[in-house]
Amino acid sequence: EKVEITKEQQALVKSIVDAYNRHQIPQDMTKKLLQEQYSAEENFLLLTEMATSQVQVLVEFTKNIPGFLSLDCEDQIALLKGSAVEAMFLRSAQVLSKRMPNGYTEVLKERVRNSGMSEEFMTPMFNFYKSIDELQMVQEEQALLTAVTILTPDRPYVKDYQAVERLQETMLVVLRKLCVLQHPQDPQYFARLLGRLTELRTLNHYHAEMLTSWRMNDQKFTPLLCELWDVQ
Ligand SMILES: CC(C)c1onc(-c2c(Cl)cccc2Cl)c1COc1ccc(-c2ccc3[nH]c(C(=O)O)cc3c2)cc1
Repeated sequence: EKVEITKEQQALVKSIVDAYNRHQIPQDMTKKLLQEQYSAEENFLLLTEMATSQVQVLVEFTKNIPGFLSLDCEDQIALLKGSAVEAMFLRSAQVLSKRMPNGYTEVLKERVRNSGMSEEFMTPMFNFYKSIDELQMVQEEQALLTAVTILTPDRPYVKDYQAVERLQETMLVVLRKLCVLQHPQDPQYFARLLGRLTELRTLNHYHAEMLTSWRMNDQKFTPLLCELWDVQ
């Protein structure tokens, strides 16, 4: 059938993509990623700083998702806490799959590989990065998929499930249309995108296990990450 994006859906996409592009990690942070010397401790510290900066970027992006700020305040927090790791996987995946200049991608990968994370987490993580790379998403798809992830209603402690589900549904309807228009030769593309969301859930589980092992080794996090992940 003829797929049409309405005027209001176009406005929705524009506001989400603008927010997505406006909120980037500060340049000095990414410069540090390239310059600091290599050691497991230094790499872990850098990744902790990157994650902390990324959470702040994520909060700003989320506040620009139409309808998010009209949700119950406690539900807003529950959605951010429940989706942060998945959203950061998506963002770091999109960064890693871009052919960044000056070997940025390789540096980030190397630091993740040598930061004291266990192999059992590394393998699924880099498989995910590869599967995102293969999708070659356009920025509209990246931004909408991140919004869909944040607006997942079945996160712990969400009270008004329906309100979140309605918002997520609005995003999914637009995302599906975009996929049909963007990839006419691949009718399965939208389904493959949603399949990534399932893969993200399993990564959440691996990440929780990694957090536990880090806590055992008395690894230090920032106050923001401690609050986000209920550690220390
Ligand atoms: C606390 C640290 C060690 C940590 O724990 N889990 C993860 C962890 C790991 Cl590995 C993997 C996935 C998720 C988490 Cl949440 C991390 C490190 O998290 C990140 C590392 C890097 C980035 C990152 C790197 C480069 C970037 N460029 C841009 C940009 O906008 O240009 C954004 C961006 C983000 C985001 C999260």
